[in-house]
Amino acid sequence: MSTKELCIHLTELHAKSLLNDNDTFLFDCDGVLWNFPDIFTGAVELLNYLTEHGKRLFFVTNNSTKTQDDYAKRFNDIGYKAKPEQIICSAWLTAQHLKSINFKGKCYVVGMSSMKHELEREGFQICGGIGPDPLASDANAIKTDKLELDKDVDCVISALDLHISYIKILKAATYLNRPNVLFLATNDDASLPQSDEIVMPGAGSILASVAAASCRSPTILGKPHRPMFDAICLTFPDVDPKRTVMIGDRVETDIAFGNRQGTKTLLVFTGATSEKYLDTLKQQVEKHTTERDLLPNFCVKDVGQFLQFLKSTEKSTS
Ligand SMILES: O=C(O)[C@H](O)[C@H](O)COP(=O)(O)O
Ligand SMILES: [Mg+2]
Repeated sequence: MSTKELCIHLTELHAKSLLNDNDTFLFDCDGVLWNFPDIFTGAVELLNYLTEHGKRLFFVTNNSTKTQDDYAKRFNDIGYKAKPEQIICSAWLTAQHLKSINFKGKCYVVGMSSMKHELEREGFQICGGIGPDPLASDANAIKTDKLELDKDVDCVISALDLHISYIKILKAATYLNRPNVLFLATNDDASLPQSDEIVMPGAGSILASVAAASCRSPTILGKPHRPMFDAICLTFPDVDPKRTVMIGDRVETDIAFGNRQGTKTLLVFTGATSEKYLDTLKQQVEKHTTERDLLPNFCVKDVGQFLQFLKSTEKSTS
């Protein structure tokens, strides 16, 4: 497919064919539906519109700071009746992955309490790394046996951790110094899509510290990697990638994820990817200096404009 057939600015006609030719819509969350805590205009209405038109919706989020139930509650609070099985969040996915490999050990998790909740809900043992480390402000801790390292740790999991500290990176890297210890990461997003003034380091920033210190590379479970799609197909085996649309804001995760699974892809400009950056990427693909799977089939200003196109085609055909 030539780049001329990619990054097409969505029109009413394209919106109509996306609606008529597809049964399943996969939505990324941060940067597509909201920039926490602000919900984008038209986001909830779009979810209800697609549901009312018989479409199946799933929410595939790399965000590891909330549980499946947290997301289901949030969706219900904002006016969309989501069921937990529609929510494929990276904390829940990590627990499913450990189940799928029949993991039996103990985990040191660098992350938020949502990780502890989802892992313990499936019966996995956690030994620290959640919340502020009591030794974080003790400069002498690293020279003493205060570290209380657990000899039974078999897995280190790196997630988004707003309480990250030198001591946590030290503990994670020390555990990973044991060759048999499994190294997992929820995702490697560089940042959280936020307003221009500030840059909020994402899970990828935390992961980079742990990976550098340990000289180890993790298995990354979130987008653009396949496990999220596998998790959907496990419960809904009739989901057909050819009749599925992935809607995202970050080309390196969401769009690459959709392209690799063979879905159609729609990029919105309310999150991590600007129109200017997309144009640069397109030129790089034409010069074969970057991967084609970063380019979306379609792009649109925001989910509100996608909804507007869908509704206007309804008027023109009624
Ligand atoms: O981990 C991160 O950096 C953030 O959670 C990031 O925002 C991913 O969330 P998503 O866009 O996949 O909902
Ligand atoms: Mg996003």
